[in-house]
Amino acid sequence: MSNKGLNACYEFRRREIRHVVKNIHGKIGSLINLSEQIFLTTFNITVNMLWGGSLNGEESNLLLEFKDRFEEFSRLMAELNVSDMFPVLRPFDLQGIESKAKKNISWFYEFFESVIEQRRKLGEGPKMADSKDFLQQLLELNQIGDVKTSISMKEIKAILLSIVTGTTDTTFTTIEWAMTELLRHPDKLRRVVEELDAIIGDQNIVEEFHLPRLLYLEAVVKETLRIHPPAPLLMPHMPSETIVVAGYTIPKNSNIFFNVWAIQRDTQFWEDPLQFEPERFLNVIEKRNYKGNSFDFFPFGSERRICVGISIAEKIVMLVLATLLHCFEWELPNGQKPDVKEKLLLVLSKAEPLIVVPVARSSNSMQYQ
Ligand code: HEM
Repeated sequence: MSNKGLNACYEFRRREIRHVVKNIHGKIGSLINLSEQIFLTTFNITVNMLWGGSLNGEESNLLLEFKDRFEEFSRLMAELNVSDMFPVLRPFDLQGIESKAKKNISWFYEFFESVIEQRRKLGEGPKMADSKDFLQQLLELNQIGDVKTSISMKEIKAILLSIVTGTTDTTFTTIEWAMTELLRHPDKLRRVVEELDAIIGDQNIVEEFHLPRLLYLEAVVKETLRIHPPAPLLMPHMPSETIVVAGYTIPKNSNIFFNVWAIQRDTQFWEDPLQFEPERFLNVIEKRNYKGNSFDFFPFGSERRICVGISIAEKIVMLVLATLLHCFEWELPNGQKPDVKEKLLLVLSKAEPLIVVPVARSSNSMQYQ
């Protein structure tokens, strides 16, 4: 999505953020599963931008089913499959991984079919400033007679699935880890809140135009992506020719994984690498950006296959985090620190959900009602 398109759908992001603040506000003082709230928000922001819809209220059961199915699908994708080692066994699907994955994909595709059907009945759908939403653009590509540029309905569903999953899970897990690290490091949390109070104040809500001025929060997000990169091995890469790199021969068509998780924790590049220290990004902002031009920090990959969603990811992560921290203080049950146990499915996420008690920063959170 172009910058113009991204800005055009800001209203959708804003609406979802207000919705989550209202939701959490209703639970002040009680234990909540913050991970679930963050997932709900990132999912709804994504689908809002794609087709102007969201799943709230009674429909949130459907959202939770989506989350469960997606988790199962991720687990299946991450499971060791003997057919990958012995392709001759593939037709037998000995562990049933392929058939279970296909069942999940059918469920996702049926879900998208109902969204498309609804769109067909309603016409063009909500307008974002002067541009059409993403689903409308895909449907128009489907109508084109030219075989070279036209896309099939199956391709539309596959694109929707990869964007919903690629956006929701990566941004969700980044926000969850950032909140976890801040709750483990009260001094860093205090610095974020001081910055928010200085730049946003208590009479305004966080808006996207504030984000470029939140330099400490940006450093927090970078430090989170350094220690907890959502895609720790990036995507598999495959050279089209045999090449020699640093004296090692890499045969054509081999599967190559870059262990960015290990590189970003390597003492050769990082002092005290296991320490959560956002300050390290304040001094070298020019060098350590998301462009993948520094091979000690590249959570979005690099070069030709670099993530295409960097700008949108930055906006979602910063906006949600800034809002959660501007509106509420967060207490932990029995004063315990949240743990940092990881689980690797399609993304590297927190093994246990973040369970916390929201406390209103009164004047701030009222601005969002
Ligand atoms: C914090 C959030 C995100 C992280 C950490 C992340 C990370 C990555 C990584 C590591 C890759 C593979 C790069 C490589 O192997 O060299 C990738 C690819 C991709 N990402 Fe993201 N991503 C994020 C958010 C998003 C969002 C919001 C979108 C939605 C538009 C998106 C869409 C994609 C697509 C389409 C690709 C495949 C690009 C290609 O193969 O050419 N990502 N991402």
